[in-house]
Amino acid sequence: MARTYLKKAPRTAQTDATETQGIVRGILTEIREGGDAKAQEYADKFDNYSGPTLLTQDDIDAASVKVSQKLKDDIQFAHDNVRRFAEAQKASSSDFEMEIQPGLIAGQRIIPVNAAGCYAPGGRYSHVASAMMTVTTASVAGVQHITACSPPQGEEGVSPAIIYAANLCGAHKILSMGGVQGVAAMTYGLFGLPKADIIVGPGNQFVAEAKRQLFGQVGIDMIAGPTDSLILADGNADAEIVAVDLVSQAEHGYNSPVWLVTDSTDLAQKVMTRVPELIEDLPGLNRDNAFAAWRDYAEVIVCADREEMAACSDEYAPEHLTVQAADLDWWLNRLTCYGSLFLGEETTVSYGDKASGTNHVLPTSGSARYTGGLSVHKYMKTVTWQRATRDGAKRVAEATARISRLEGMEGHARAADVRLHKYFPTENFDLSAQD
Ligand SMILES: NC(=O)C1=CN([C@@H]2O[C@H](COP(=O)(O)OP(=O)(O)OC[C@H]3O[C@@H](n4cnc5c(N)ncnc54)[C@H](O)[C@@H]3O)[C@@H](O)[C@H]2O)C=CC1
Ligand SMILES: O=C(O)[C@@H](O)CS(=O)(=O)O
Ligand SMILES: [Zn+2]
Repeated sequence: MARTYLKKAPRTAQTDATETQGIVRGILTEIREGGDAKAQEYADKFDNYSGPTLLTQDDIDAASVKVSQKLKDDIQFAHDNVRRFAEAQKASSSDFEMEIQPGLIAGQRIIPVNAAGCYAPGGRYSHVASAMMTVTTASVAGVQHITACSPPQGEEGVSPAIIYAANLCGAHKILSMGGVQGVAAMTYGLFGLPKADIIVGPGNQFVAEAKRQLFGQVGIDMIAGPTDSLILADGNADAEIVAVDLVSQAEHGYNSPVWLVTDSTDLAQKVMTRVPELIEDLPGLNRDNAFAAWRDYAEVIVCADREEMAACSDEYAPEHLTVQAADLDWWLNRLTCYGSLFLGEETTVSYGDKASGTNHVLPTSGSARYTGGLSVHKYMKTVTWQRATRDGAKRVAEATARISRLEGMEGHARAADVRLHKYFPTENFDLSAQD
């Protein structure tokens, strides 16, 4: 059976991409030339902020006072979970050395980058959890210079809870600046910051595009733009919970796609009836975001069976993937493209977003085809080293000389020749590529 679209989206993540690219290119060029003053000008233009860019200890202390103890406890709880998961990830890969051939020793070292720039979004909501997700993983990775950066909320500056969380999780500097100008400031080393080796963190289409354009000059974790979510549900799923979960992620923004993939037309219709009612019941900004996201980006797809559902999901490669269907182990083994997977009704994307410990900075717009989400590994370089005894490298030198000559790379060949002649002056070697 062909897939049936009960609801097809008129817009996708690619809509307006060209316009966004042009806007971001222009801002980056101006800031590269105009430095601190130009970045500050954009902060003023987009976020109505002309206050101090780098927070002092007094600013951090003042923010801490504004955060309730109840919220501090929850931030600590979530931070502990994210940290413990990140520590286990770090332990899952390690340095090693081995004797590849007798006398030829090679090894791997895993070295953290020196400076990371961690973006926590703040345009529509105060993304406290993003500060935790990015700064905690950088800290566990062992990054020496961690800058947290978030947009100011007008002249009030960065949300106190974001400042509190970034500081708790290990940020060394906190930059009150958002969007392209925030990413540029960390990349170019403006305001006295160390130039970032990697920029991580989620953001809207402008932030994601700035990271994409700067990649190469600076490392990036991935494209983590507007949130997207897909739910795989069979006929036994609870339509109310499916609908609530779809709406929970559509509230991110007007351009946050949510997709339902099911083998039950009955479930699909119940969910499609319920979602608009749930959206209507949200508070103002959330309602406007979810309303537009559902109207313009959402899709409801009916498939023949679970195999077709899984294939459909892998094509979409969603950032968040939820399964509310029988036989969760089958889905776990079958699905291959997602940022983070939520198995069963008992868990939900919101848990991962805020507090369960897996990272919420995840690949969007199909980039889960080739990458996972933020982890300590994104900050860590897997590098190699080698050393050899003279005898241990003898065979390697001969092979190197001949392969190099076959390739036409005489200079490479001579680096091997010179060693063979120095270390084994009495021996004759056939170092030509021909028989
Ligand atoms: N993929 C992931 O892991 C996650 C993604 N997100 C996404 O992050 C995003 C957050 O977006 P926002 O609330 O907007 O906060 P944001 O911090 O990403 O963006 C705010 C900034 O956008 C810039 N901006 C606004 N309008 C602009 C324009 N016309 N031209 C150039 N720059 C402009 C301003 O400089 C402002 O500081 C959402 O799309 C959400 O879905 C959030 C959390 C996780
Ligand atoms: O894209 C995401 O991971 C977001 O859903 C995370 S949060 O809800 O903004 O914390
Ligand atoms: Zn979310």
